Amino acid sequence: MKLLFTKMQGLGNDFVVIDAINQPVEMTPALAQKLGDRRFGVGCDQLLIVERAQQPGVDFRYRIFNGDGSEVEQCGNGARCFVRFVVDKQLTHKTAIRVETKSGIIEPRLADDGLVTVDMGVPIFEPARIPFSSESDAVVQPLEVNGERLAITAVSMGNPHAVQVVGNVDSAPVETLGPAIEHHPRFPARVNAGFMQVVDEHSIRLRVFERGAGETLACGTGACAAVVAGIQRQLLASPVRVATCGGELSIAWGGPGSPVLMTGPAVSVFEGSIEI
Ligand SMILES: N[C@H](CCC[C@H](N)C(=O)O)C(=O)O
Repeated sequence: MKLLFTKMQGLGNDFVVIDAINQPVEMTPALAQKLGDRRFGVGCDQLLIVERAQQPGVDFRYRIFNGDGSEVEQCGNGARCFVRFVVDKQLTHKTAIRVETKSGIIEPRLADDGLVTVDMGVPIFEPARIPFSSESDAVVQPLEVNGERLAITAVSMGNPHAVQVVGNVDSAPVETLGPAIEHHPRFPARVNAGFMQVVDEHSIRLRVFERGAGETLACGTGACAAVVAGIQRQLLASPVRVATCGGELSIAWGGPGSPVLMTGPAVSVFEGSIEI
């Protein structure tokens, strides 16, 4: 079968986007891994699958697979590309849509300047819901990694994040600490590892070693998690500019119980097809 796809990117976090409404395709972890392979497939950090909504009051269903084939709950940069895709493909005439994901409903909105704002929902701090094995719900918690005692903030944006503050993201040991944090036994579903440098109370630099994908040029949910962690640690004040390796996101959050709003670009790179 010939599968049509669109290659997209949000700040260099790259995606293979597939319309599974108008194509008879059932995504599986094995197929996702094959398509995500940068040598033997198309290559991407994540695959985004566009499906019909399964519940009333929602426009689409959005499934997300990491390049390693794991299906996950949420993807921030992907959410911006999702709305760009369904508008460009005329799958909707709306520019503000409600999208069902594994972790709940998100609301991306395409603006006239091409930027996309997404209501990413309310962050979750309860350890059991992250999930993170901890007797405490303190904002900063110790995590023993490779003989080091790190100070992390565990938070879920629908997907799990462990955020730490570093002096300089350029010299942060992302390549070594990232995988060790991702697979830490206290994160039973694995975790995305964020390394945040505070520039001032409205500006950070961020690198993220993503669960199931490795370090990416940008991570939207990681940016949301870092800003939330920084505000909870009283290091940041909303809104916050997040400088990633791939470009800048703007994140706003009104505090516990409020949704996180993320704004940034979404770009279509090329159309393609592949035999599956
Ligand atoms: N690797 C993430 C999914 C993609 C998140 C990221 N690409 C974003 O923009 O939020 C996870 O396993 O939870």
